[in-house]
Amino acid sequence: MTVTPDDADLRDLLAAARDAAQRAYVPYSSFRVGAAVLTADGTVVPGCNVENASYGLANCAERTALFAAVAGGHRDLVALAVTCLDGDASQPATLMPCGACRQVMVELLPAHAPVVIDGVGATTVDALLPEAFRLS
Ligand SMILES: O=c1ccn([C@H]2C[C@H](O)[C@@H](CO)O2)c(=O)[nH]1
Ligand SMILES: [Zn+2]
Repeated sequence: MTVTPDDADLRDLLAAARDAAQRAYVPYSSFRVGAAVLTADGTVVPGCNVENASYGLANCAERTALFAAVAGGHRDLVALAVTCLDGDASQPATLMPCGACRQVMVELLPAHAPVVIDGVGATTVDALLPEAFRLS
């Protein structure tokens, strides 16, 4: 595994995101989302959305994965994959990461890091949130 992931790495990453989506805790929305982060040493860190009876406390799959990667000691993150199992392929907006997750991607991934969005394709952090707010 290198710092620049190839297509096979990204396919594996998407498979990990799909697997993680099966573990989504979504008693309120029934909208299952999975994500997976690839680190520079080849580690794959999964995440799923986790909801709460206090609805606003739901944590998206992307942020679960990104925060878990940091919590696991990984700072060199190179790619992210996400899948919305219950999204509607005919409405791509239902497959896209939310704004909060995009802001966290800007903080923790390089600007040109690949973001693979299931049913949509590959894009980059910079394309998802151009002209983002930063403090450095
Ligand atoms: O980028 C997103 C957008 C939404 N969700 C989750 C939050 C909530 O649990 C459910 C419906 O919004 O989908 C994610 O995991 N990622
Ligand atoms: Zn989100």
